[in-house]
Amino acid sequence: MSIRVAIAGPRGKMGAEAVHTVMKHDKMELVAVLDYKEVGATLAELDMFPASYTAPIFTDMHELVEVTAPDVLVDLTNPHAVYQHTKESLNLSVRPVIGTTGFTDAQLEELSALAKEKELGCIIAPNFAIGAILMMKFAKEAAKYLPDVEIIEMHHDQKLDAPSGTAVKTAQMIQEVRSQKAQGHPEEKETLEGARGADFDGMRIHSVRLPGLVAHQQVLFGGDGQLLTIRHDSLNRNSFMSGVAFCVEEVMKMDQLVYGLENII
Ligand SMILES: NC(=O)c1ccc[n+]([C@@H]2O[C@H](COP(=O)([O-])OP(=O)(O)OC[C@H]3O[C@@H](n4cnc5c(N)ncnc54)[C@H](O)[C@@H]3O)[C@@H](O)[C@H]2O)c1
Ligand SMILES: O=C(O)C1=N[C@H](C(=O)O)CCC1
Repeated sequence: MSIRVAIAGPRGKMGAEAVHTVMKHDKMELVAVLDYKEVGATLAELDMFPASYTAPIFTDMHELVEVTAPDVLVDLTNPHAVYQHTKESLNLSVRPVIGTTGFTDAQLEELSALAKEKELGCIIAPNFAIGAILMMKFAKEAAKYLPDVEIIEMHHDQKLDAPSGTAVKTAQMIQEVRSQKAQGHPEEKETLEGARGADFDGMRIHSVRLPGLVAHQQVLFGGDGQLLTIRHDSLNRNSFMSGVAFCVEEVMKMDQLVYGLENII
């Protein structure tokens, strides 16, 4: 039986790719999409999709669920909308697969408790690309031996959140194994605010935003007379799509929230 999928943010860069991915998948059916404004009755009315894409467009999640009964909601919207979408989806017994970044720790905790209470699978994946997951796992391993680390994440200039969800997740994974330390000179002073980047438990995170970039990250480790750089580049958004499809299938087998694909691959 096919998995009934709804996608929030279908006109976005990621959402549009996800629409094509689900439409091409032989075990999935795109039953609806969620937009935030009236843009037509079905995807076929939008210039960007072919006439065969007949999934209806809703602006209200309750109505979407009532009319089309999806199993999974894939959210690729923005940091302002995603928390509410995830909560509503769980409350309506639809399993969320969330690619949107920008959650606070408190929001993640609350959603985790809600998923547990509802006994529903929920995946929050700051990065769907397998190479990025490996980069984070390798960085966690390296940090056991080289605790001086700085993260440089580089994204396109339309990105709303900084640092990226991937950079935060990388820092959290490193934090699990790294003995706490403040890096750099104890008396260092910024003569221009922000010059040393964001401070995550003593680690520094630097965010670059430029047109032409997609999603890139370097994790730099310094040691005596040596430097280790672990780097990942997403060159297009297709790099994320096998991860999206994997999550839609996996979330159907789960009964709790998982934050990060490294926990299920
Ligand atoms: N997890 C990953 O691997 C991964 C990869 C790329 C991007 N992202 C994240 O996915 C999100 C989307 O990225 P993008 O580059 O596609 O952005 P985008 O700006 O191109 O698309 C976002 C879309 O969401 C729509 N939207 C905004 N508010 C909405 C709402 N309330 N309801 C429904 N739709 C709404 C917008 O109209 C837009 O079409 C971002 O948070 C980004 O960080 C995650
Ligand atoms: O394009 C974006 O925005 C991306 N966001 C994610 C993040 O914040 O880590 C993943 C990579 C692309």
